[in-house]
Amino acid sequence: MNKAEKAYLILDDGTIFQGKSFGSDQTAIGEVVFNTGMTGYQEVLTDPSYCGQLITMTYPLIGNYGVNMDDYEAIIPHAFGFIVREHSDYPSNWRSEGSIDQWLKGHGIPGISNIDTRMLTKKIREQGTMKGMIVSGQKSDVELLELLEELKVTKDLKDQVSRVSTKNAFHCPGQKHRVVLVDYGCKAGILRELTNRHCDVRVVPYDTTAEEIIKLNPDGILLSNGPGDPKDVPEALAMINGVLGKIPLFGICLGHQLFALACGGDTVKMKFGHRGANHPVLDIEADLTMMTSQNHGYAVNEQALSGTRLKVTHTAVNDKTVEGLKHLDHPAFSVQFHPEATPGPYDSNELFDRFINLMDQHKLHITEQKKGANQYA
Ligand SMILES: NC(=O)CC[C@H](N)C(=O)O
Repeated sequence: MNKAEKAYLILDDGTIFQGKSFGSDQTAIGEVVFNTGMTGYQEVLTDPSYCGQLITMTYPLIGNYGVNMDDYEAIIPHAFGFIVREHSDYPSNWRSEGSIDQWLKGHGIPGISNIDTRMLTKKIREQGTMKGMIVSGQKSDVELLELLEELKVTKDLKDQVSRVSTKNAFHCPGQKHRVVLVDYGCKAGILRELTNRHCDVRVVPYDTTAEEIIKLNPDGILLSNGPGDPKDVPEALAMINGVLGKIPLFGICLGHQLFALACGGDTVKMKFGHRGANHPVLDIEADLTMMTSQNHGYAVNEQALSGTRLKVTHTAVNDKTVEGLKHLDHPAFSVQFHPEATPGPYDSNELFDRFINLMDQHKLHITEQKKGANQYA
């Protein structure tokens, strides 16, 4: 390993890993999280929910099928850094259009390889997610200690949603249901599921108000996924309360957490979160377990739901955390996992059809609803 290729991963508990630099040689600080998916690294790196994070893949060989023009969840990668055991410089796949190294270089995102990702993952599982820094180039012990000090005093990011949300509203025309998609850091997969169902989609910035949304006269509102702590997006709560009961709502991941907060619930930070493509979830009503794609570090606190009109519809099989909610009085539901998959299994894809049905049902029964009949409980 020559000097220029050296890189370090510094954790704020004082652990220093030595590895090899790939991608950009810029320094990055972020929350170190692990993802257990065996494939899907391009979707993971471009998912805006990872903004502010340094992602460790537990699968040991990354990059072997390259990167392509189709598997983007956003135009650019939003993760702050990438940590792997080994990366492949010679991708081999008919869809490949370049190597992960070149691609990360092009986007200014640092990677570090030759890391004992098993040890790192165990550490995160035991101690919880922690702040880390990827820095490249040969460093002396004194320099490394200085960097550790710098890392320790670096404040956590709070503005991830405003960084990744669209600045201007845009329109994807369609013939059927009119949907407003509130972009907290929306994955392309969600937009694709709506347009595949011929929805007419207006994508709006995260701070769009209820009045502005109601003016667009949508049949339904989808609250997207997004990065960071849901409590950092207070703008969303007034908007959700302003449309709840008037327009059917579907929340995904951050959208689910914001829906819970707006309805009087609470969220908590998890020790190390759920990130991967094979998280089993129980659909309580159907008594059915499905495999889901997940990426979250916060969860809805089940105890805090007792005073609300929210009902838990889904739970995580592994740790029993809340994975889905529905409102008992209004046409609104949400899930913590990703029915759009990308990457991951499509077991829960029918939730988009459920949203379409909810919009149809709301249109048909709007008169009865005005009379007071409760059809959503
Ligand atoms: N994918 C998401 O929307 C993640 C939601 C939130 N940022 C969390 O980590 O829990």
